[in-house]
Amino acid sequence: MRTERGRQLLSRVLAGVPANENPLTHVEDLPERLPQYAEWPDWAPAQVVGAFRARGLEKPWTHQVEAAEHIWNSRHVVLSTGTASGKSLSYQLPVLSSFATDRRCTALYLAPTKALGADQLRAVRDLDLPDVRASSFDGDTPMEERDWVRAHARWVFTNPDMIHRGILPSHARWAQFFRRLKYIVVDEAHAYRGVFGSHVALLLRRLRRVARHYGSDPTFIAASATVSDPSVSATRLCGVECVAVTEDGSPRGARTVALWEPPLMDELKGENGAPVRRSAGAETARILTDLVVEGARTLAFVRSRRGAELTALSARHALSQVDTTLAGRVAAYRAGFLPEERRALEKSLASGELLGVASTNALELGVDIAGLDAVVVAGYPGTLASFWQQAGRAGRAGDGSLVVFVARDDPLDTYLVHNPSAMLHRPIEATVLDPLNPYVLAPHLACAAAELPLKDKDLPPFGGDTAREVLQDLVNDGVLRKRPAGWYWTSRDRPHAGVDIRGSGGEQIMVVEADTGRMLGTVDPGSACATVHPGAVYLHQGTSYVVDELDLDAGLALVHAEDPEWTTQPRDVVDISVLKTLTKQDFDGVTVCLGDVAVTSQVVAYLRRLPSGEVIDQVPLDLPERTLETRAVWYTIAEDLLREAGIERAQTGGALHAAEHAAIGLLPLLATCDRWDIGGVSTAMHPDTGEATVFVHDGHPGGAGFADRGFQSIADWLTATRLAIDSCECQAGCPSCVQSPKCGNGNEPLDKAGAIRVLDIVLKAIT
Ligand SMILES: Nc1ncnc2c1ncn2[C@@H]1O[C@H](COP(=O)(O)OP(=O)(O)OP(=O)(O)O)[C@@H](O)[C@H]1O
Repeated sequence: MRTERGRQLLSRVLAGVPANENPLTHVEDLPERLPQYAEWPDWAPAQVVGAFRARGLEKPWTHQVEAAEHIWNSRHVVLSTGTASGKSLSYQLPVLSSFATDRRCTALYLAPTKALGADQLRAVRDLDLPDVRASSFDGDTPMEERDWVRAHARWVFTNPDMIHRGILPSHARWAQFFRRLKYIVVDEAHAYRGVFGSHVALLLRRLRRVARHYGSDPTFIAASATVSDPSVSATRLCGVECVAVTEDGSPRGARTVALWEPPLMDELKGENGAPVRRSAGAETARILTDLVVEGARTLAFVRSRRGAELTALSARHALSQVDTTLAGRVAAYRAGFLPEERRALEKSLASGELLGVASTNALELGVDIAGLDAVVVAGYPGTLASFWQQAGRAGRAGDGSLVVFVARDDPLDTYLVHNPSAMLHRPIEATVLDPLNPYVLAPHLACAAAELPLKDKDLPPFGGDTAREVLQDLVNDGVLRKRPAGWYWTSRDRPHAGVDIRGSGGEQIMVVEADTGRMLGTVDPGSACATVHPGAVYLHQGTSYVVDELDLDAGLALVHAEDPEWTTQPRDVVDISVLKTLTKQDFDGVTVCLGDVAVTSQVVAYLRRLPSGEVIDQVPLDLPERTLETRAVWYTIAEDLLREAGIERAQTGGALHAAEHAAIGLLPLLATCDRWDIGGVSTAMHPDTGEATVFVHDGHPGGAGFADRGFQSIADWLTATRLAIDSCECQAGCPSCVQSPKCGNGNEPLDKAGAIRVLDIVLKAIT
C-alpha cells in the first residue's frame, strides 16, 4: 500500500503535540483503488467522443458508461459515487449524444446553487460542440436574454428557485422547450434534504406534470454523493423510480485517516464550571501550519466563515515566525467568491503556489480540486456524505495522502472519534425528506393548480389520498375551487411568490440595517424570537450587528453595526403536548411513540456571555408565545424502572434532560439533519403520557421526516447516544457529551451518570 506519504505527514503533525497530550484516537490506512475503464458506447457519435478526448478524457470509467447506458435507454437513474468520480461526464455523454442525433430535443440541468450551475455550464461550453446552445437561466440572466433562452436554448442550466418562480408559472412561454424536453439532470441531489428537500421533491413533480402536459416524458438523472439506499432517496426526490449506479470505477490514491480529539484544558471552564476542550479551529490552525511547513498542499474545512478566516489568519501568523514566504501561501475561502476568484484559487492550489486553504463548506460543491496531499476537517460537517466529499479532495494517484478529522465540542463528534467504524465503515445516512408534509404539500398543490387545473389522475405522485385531503382544506379555505373536472386556482395573482422553497413556511422576518435601509438577510419566523430579539448579536457575513427592535407583525428586525465583546444566548420556556399518537410500541414499562405534537415556546430572556463563557448578566424580554405543530418521537419510562435503576425522584429531571440533549446531538448520525433542525423536551412527569418522558421533535411545521427517522432507528440511535456519553472523559457533563449549545435552560439540571442509566433502561427494554 502506498501510504508512506500520509503516515509521514501524520508523524510530522504529531511531532508538534506536547508530551502530556494524546489527541489521536484512531489511525487507519484506506487502500489505493485503481481505475476501471470501459469502452465508449457504440451509440456515442465520434464528434462527441472526440470532444471529450480533446479535453484529456481518453476513456470513460465503468460507472460512467453504466449510468450513460441507462440514460440513453430512457431509464431514470441515480448515480451515487464518490467525489471527483466524473459524474458530469456520465450525463453529458448521453445528453450531448442525443443533441447530436436528434436536432430538436432539449434538456434541463438543476443545481442547488447558482455557482455550481455556472461551473457545469462552462464545462459543457468548453467541449465546444456545435448546436448545443447551452445557456443559464437564473436570477442573473438579463431580461433581454430570457426570450432568447426560451426560444432557442437546448440545454438550460438553472436552479429550483428559478423553476418555481420563473419557469413553471409561465410554462406556456416555454411550450416548445417542454414539448422537446428529454432529460432533467438533478445535480448534487443529496443537497435536497429536510424541508428544502421536501419542497424540491414537490417541485420536480410539478415540473414533470407540466412536461407531460406538453407531450414529453423526460428521463431524470440524479447525481449524488454516495448515500445509503440512493435508489430510495432519488425515487422519493424525483417522484419516479430511479435505478442506482454505485460501483465506482474511478481511481483513488491511498489515504491515511486520523481521528483527533483536542484535549480538555485545565485553565478554562465553561457553563456551570464544565471543562472545555481546545477549540477545533485552533487545533486545525496548528495542524495546517505543520502541514504547510512540510510543503503539503492542504485544504482545511472549518464550519463557519469566521472560523475559516481565523484559522487562515492564525496559520499565517504562526508561519511568519518560521518563514515569511510561507505565510503568503495560505488563504481563506468562503461563499460569495466570484467564479474567477474560485478558478484562480483552484489553479494556485493545483500548482502548489498556494499550500494551505482554510475554507467553509462552500468549497464542497462544484470545485475541481482533487489530489491534494492533506485535508483537515474541523468538526463533523453534518453528514457522512459531506465528510467524504471533503476528505475526497485528498488522494493523489500513485501517492498517499492524509485526512485528519478534528472533533469539536459536540456529542456527535465525540461519538465519531471514539467509534471509528461509524465514521469510516458505515454506509452513509439516508437523505431524509418528506414530500407528504401537509405544510409543504398545500402551497405546492396550490401552485400546481395555478399552473394547470389539477385532475384526479395527477394526484398519485403528490401523495394520492393525502393530497386529496389537503386539496379539500384548500377548497374550504377558499384558495382553490373544485369543479367536476378538477381543482382550479381562481385568483388572477399567482401563488408562487408567497412560497419560499428554502424557508420553513410563513413570511420571513427581514433583518434591516436601520441607518442605511440595507436588507442584510431574512430569518425564519419560527426562530426570530431566539435569533433577532432586541439586544441579540446578529452575525452576517462575518460582520456583527446588534438588534434594536423586532416587529413581528411587520416582519422586520432593525439592527445597527456593532461588535460587542459578548455573544447573546436566548433563554426560553418550552411546553409540549401530544396532539395525536400515530404509532406506539409497548415494552415492559417503556413505550416508544411517534406522533403529532404542539410545542409552545416563549423566549423570556437572554444571557450576555464573554468569549471565555463567563455570563455578564441576564436580560428579560417580553416576547409572545409561539406554537409549532410538528412531528415528534418520544419514549416514556415507568417510575418503578427508574427507581430500580437507582434514579431518585430528585435526579430524574437532570437524567432525562441530559439523555435528551445527547440524543438530539446524535440524531444527525442517522438522518440528514442538523441538530438545529430538531429540538427536545424532557420531563419527569408529562401530563399527556403520565410518565417520565423524553421528546425529540422536528423544528419545522409538520416535520421534515427527522423524528420519523429517529423512531424507525431508535435502538441504533440510543445505543450511539449512550456510547457518546460514556466515552467522554469529563466528570459531570460538558459540551462534548450532554451540554447543548442551544439549551434554553442554561444546561440545568443535567445528570450525566443518570442519563446513561436512563438509556440503559430504555435499551434493555427495546432491544
Ligand atoms: N474517464 C475519465 N478519465 C479521466 N479523468 C476523468 C474522467 N472522467 C472525469 N474525469 C475528471 O475527473 C474530475 C472530476 O470530474 P467531475 O467534476 O465530473 O466529478 P464529480 O463526480 O461530479 O465531482 P463532485 O463529487 O465534486 O460532484 C474532472 O477533472 C474530470 O475532468
